[in-house]
Amino acid sequence: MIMDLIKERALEKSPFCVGLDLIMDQIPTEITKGFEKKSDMLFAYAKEAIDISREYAACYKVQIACYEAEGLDGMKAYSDILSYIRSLDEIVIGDVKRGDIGSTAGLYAKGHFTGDFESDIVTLSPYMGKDAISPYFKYFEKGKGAFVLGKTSNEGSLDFQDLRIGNETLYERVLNKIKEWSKELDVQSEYSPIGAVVGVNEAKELKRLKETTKGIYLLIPGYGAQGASIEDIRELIYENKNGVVNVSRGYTAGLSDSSDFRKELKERAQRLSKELIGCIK
Ligand SMILES: O=C(O)c1cc(=O)[nH]c(=O)n1[C@@H]1O[C@H](COP(=O)(O)O)[C@@H](O)[C@H]1O
Repeated sequence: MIMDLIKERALEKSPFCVGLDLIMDQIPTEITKGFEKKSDMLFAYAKEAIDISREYAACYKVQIACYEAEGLDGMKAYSDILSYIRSLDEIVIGDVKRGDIGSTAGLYAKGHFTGDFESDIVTLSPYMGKDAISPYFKYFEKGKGAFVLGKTSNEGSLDFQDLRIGNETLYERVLNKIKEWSKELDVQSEYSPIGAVVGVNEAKELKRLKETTKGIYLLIPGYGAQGASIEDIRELIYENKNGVVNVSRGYTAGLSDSSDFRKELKERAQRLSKELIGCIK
């Protein structure tokens, strides 16, 4: 199953999930000067970032917002980037953060697990409950998966996710629901295809979080630009080796405009994977 495959790649290479949040005005001129269309510039930059990080990364996460913001041209790049990653037999997460009533959730599932925008895993919001998530289940039988937002990395995660319901917080309720839904799937592997997004930035009780997330495979955001600490991430996943760590801006933003950007990407990928491998090994 897909989460076991990510775990395998994380142990083999490192738990670095390369975040492809590519912004037009951050693309080095060295690349943009060679193309006229935005879609070609975005794809060419993504290809460099992918090719350079392949030997170090467990998987890739492509943030749809960056491409949606550029209209049809951007969405062409989104589609090309997903298929390029899949053609390399690497794992790609479509960071689409969907969550809607059953009938439309089914269409989102079709839209992001088949066709032009096919990815291996999508990110989902649990706010609308089980019928916003269950339409994705039939694709899980075909090897797809989802990371459901549990505890997010932003400050606003305190607004709702930390609210107490009896003796648990709302995000703990979500994490426990993920375990419940996972039991309903006929999972033959170590990890269910339903994973969780869990950040450590605003998480105060790491020991408790580690206990609640035991048995769930995690996508951990917030390292790099958002300041999550490596010690906290290590505390969360060292024992169970159950997570990958996304770094987006810390890998692709703010590079040189000259051809030096390739050297910088390589150095960043090497450094990040070295730092992150210490979280599981
Ligand atoms: O789902 C995510 O990936 C995500 C969850 C979360 O809690 N916080 C978070 O920053 N992210 C994503 O991580 C990316 C930002 O990563 P950095 O640039 O490394 O901070 C964006 O694509 C966010 O949508």
